[in-house]
Amino acid sequence: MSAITLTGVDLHYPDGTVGLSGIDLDVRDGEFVALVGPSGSGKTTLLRTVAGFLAPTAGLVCLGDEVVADGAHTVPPEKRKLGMVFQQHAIWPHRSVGRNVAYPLEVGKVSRARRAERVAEVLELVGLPGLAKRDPATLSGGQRQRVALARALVAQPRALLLDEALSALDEPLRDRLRLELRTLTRTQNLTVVHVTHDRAEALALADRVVVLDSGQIQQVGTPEELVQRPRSAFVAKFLSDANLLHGTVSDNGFSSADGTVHVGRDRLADTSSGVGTLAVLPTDIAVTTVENVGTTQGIVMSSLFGRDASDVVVSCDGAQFRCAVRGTRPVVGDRVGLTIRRALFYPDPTQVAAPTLGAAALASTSR
Ligand SMILES: Nc1ncnc2c1ncn2[C@@H]1O[C@H](COP(=O)(O)OP(=O)(O)OP(=O)(O)O)[C@@H](O)[C@H]1O
Repeated sequence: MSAITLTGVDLHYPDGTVGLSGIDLDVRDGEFVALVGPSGSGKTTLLRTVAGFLAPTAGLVCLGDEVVADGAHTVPPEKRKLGMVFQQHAIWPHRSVGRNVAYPLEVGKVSRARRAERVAEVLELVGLPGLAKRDPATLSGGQRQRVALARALVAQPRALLLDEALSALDEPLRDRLRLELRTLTRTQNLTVVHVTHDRAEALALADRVVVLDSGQIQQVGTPEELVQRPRSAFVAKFLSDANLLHGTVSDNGFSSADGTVHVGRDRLADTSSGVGTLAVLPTDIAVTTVENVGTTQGIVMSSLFGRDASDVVVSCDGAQFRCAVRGTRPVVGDRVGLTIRRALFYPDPTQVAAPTLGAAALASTSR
């Protein structure tokens, strides 16, 4: 069964700003879903709508089979049985760790003995065994965030909502907590909705990632689907830093609008044609230091070391290509050859195909 379902959800703020528009989303029981998107795309609005801090102007929000908001009525946050963790650990300084964690149980009038038992259980779960009596002021940032997580989990919520919960932590602690969080949510079969600015974090943690823009869902999919088959040039650019080129696909392949780049038909991932946008992922460009005849040549403009692949920007006839280079890293000023191994084409539905440009006049990027 779906743990969280949003159907046709719109949310307009009182000043008329559209926070969410036509959101349809199903989060399955035990699933870890990450929400990503540019600043202002609606991630927090969506999370707060699920939590009950915001009421949709239209549409339905269901938790399990309970309708918690239907545009007219909304169940308040404290009655939704959800756990929340925010970026800034909201730990009360005047309460011990144990009493911080026990708070939801106190509100729920759970007996003192059962509270103590359950607090000990969740502190163990989040890696803070035996710390119930500690003053929160004596804890590190990472430990405080674990306390916040323990408090969110203590009353056995139907789902866990994380709003940039790891963002305030420094690496490598953040990395470690990320792994622990994934293990914990998996072993406990928790349903999680996680808002993050960090694309790598979303792709690493989530079963499915939701990409938002302008209050609308652009794509929902597994990390593999989103990276290998982004549904739009926007998703390819946002998640994978794709290079975008405007132009036309004809029988000969793609030709950029300015005539400087040609990509053979055999390199295009699908058979669409017409006017539109070509997206080339940095990992789909081969950079060679030897200038092979037939490859497009360019100059390295920047070259940043990366553990798996270096992030290299090459300028070719005025177009800049971001490339992921494995192995020897070229240096700024190097003349290199570029070959596009694969490209995705997104026809613009509002445009009719322009006449085919003379391919002979174009630089060849793929032969
Ligand atoms: N209280 C409010 N009143 C009016 N507009 C708002 C309010 N809160 C958010 N918005 C607007 O709603 C849209 C979505 O905002 P939201 O905070 O959900 O985006 P976000 O993706 O979480 O952004 P960020 O990554 O910067 O946190 C934005 O245009 C924002 O300016």
